[in-house]
Amino acid sequence: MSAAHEDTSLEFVASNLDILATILPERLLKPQVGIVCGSGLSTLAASFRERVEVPYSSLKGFGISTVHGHKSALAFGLVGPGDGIPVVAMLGRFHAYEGHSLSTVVYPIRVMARLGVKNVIITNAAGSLDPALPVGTSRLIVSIRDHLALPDLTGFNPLLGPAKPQYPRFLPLSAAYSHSLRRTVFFAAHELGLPPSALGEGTYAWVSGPTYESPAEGRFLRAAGASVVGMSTVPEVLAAREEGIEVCVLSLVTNFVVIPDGYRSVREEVDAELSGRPLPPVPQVEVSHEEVLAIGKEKSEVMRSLVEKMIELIGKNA
Ligand SMILES: O=P(O)(O)O[C@@H]1C[C@H](O)[C@@H](CO)O1
Ligand SMILES: Nc1nc2[nH]cnc2c(=O)[nH]1
Repeated sequence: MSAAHEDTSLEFVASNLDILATILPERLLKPQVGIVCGSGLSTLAASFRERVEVPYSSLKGFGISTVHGHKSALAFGLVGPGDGIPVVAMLGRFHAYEGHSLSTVVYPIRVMARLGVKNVIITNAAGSLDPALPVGTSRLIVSIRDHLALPDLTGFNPLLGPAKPQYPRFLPLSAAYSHSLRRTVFFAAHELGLPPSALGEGTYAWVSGPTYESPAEGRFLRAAGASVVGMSTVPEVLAAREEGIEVCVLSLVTNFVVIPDGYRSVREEVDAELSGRPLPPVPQVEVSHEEVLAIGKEKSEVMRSLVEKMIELIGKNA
């Protein structure tokens, strides 16, 4: 896997704008809000009005998403009351673990920027590193306030490469996650009547995948301050910030990575058994992508109503 030293795809952006202009009606051509649909979350675009789907294969510079639960198309449409707000959603994203270069991973964000997107809502499915963020019960969605990206810190950063005059060379990340949009998430949840326990705040750890974390890796990320872990999102956040787009990230917590009391010495276990006082079994977790997709499907309605309400509030505040 190579980092994004050569970003040749940018030259295609202009032709994509021409292609889209021939497909889309005028009112859909200038989306204000972009959405990235995480694993199992393509239904976020299900209720767009006047929806037009454009397959990635009919555009230039796009890859094809190979992960189950990710389509490969942009969906354009209108959301919210009245005339509605024009939006665009990525139905399917690219992950570095699929073999895509990081410049391909972030390319759709760059296209969104050229279309005029000012705010992006990036969603993902993530594992919980925090026993206080229970899975499948109450606090299912985490509004991301910060990230921990070991790949970025160790030479696998999507912004590596020659300086480009249109972008800052040294992008600050101290306020990468828009304070204003983070407030909007909680106002939206309040307007929808979601219980306070349905929405948390936390730090997203980006790992390359495709393996899920070993218990020690989960504990390491937790000890380093992350609340959830996933295999996407951060490259898109960096590109969006470089493009001057305001960013909101919502993680759907689909599974546990770190389980309380998950570790026990086998020696202790055998000794207890030999002394006739066997210990109770230790709970085990083994995550699977099927489980991730199933939770995504089950909970996508909550995520969809939250995203739609946010778009409505963004429109009101514009
Ligand atoms: O695209 P996202 O980040 O939602 O997908 C997550 C991370 C992996 O791609 C996959 C693992 O189940 O789900
Ligand atoms: N890295 C990682 N990504 C995920 N996406 C959904 N669940 C997980 C997880 O447990 N770990």
